Amino acid sequence: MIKVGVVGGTGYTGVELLRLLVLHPEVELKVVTSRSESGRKISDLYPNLRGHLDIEFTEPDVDRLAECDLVFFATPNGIAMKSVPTLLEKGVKVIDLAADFRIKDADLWSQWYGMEHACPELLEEAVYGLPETSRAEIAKARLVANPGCYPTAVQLGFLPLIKAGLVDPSALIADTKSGVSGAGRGASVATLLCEATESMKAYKADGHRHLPEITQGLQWHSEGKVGLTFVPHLTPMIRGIHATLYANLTQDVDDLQALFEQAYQDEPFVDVMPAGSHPETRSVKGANTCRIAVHKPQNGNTVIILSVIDNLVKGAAGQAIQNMNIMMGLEEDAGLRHVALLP
Ligand SMILES: NC(=O)C1=CN([C@@H]2O[C@H](COP(=O)(O)OP(=O)(O)OC[C@H]3O[C@@H](n4cnc5c(N)ncnc54)[C@H](OP(=O)(O)O)[C@@H]3O)[C@@H](O)[C@H]2O)C=CC1
Ligand SMILES: CC(=O)N[C@@H](CCC(=O)OP(=O)(O)O)C(=O)O
Repeated sequence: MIKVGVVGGTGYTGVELLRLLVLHPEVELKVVTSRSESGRKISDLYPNLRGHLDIEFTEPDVDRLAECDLVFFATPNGIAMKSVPTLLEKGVKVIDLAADFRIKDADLWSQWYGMEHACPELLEEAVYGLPETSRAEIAKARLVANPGCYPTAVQLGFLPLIKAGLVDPSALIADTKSGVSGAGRGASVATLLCEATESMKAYKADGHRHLPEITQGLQWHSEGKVGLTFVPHLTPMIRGIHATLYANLTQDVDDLQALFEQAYQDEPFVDVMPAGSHPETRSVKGANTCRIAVHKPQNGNTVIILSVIDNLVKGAAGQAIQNMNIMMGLEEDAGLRHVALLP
């Protein structure tokens, strides 16, 4: 059994990790931290875990975490980087669900995240944990940067076209919608029921911190320079990301559907739907799946890709467990064989 720690076990991605990990056949949860709930039985705060997890939250103490084989950080940005060097020195593998190790350029990271990086020397070693592009590197990694939720949906949608060099990479558009759990469990006016329901709004249209992450990831696979317009929206649902992606073809393509089907034919967690489909966020709710559909309206030059994920699963905790499975040499889908909840 692999001894696992979760830092930030009270947050939405933290408790999603717990929900999935308690049923993982190869995992023993050793340490789950929370500063605010330290000493409290986890299943008292989250009764869905009653009968599955019998330990208490503890303070985030590096020496205790060092008793684990692998530690997940489900904490705000800028927290993992303070403890990662010590944990790696002690032989512990780390998966950070936050953004501390996602951007390779430390100055660019500081510009978007508003703080100095605590261990820029680890940025090169850290592997960006999108299994569909980096499985071999993840398998050898000590430190994995789990991708952001929007970046997962957007990159998985654009990548087959970018890799094949079929679209103009300088004029990509990602129009994305997120459920409110994307903002985390912390109290804020914007996520109050009365503020977030029966209404919808764009935010950070002039620059969201996922823009450099998505651009970096697409650029790794593009010959030409990537230019992306990225507009996130907050929508009145709890879970889900819906990305509507636009790209302009630079050449005639016989069969875009076949291109996408071939690109993902061996991927356990990417489902290319039949031509003409419109994937719904509820079709991936609770599941580690990205569902994609491709459209070419009026047989014109513009390709539209529709890409949906559950922000807490393929966009965070599920993808993190997929990365753990790869890092630890387990079946990639161990503990992740969930079918989405309907309705
Ligand atoms: N929500 C989502 O859909 C997604 C989130 N992410 C990223 O995952 C991370 C966690 O997100 P989310 O679960 O939504 O966040 P939450 O705000 O819901 O939870 C944050 C957790 O971190 C703990 N924490 C806060 N500050 C510290 C600290 N200084 N030291 C140790 N623990 C701390 C909190 O517990 P306590 O204060 O009790 O210690 C809490 O358990 C974030 O970086 C987020 O950007 C990534 C993809 C999707
Ligand atoms: C709806 C909402 O507020 N979503 C969050 C993004 C989700 C997230 O947690 O960001 P990381 O992937 O970088 O960790 C936001 O826009 O800030």
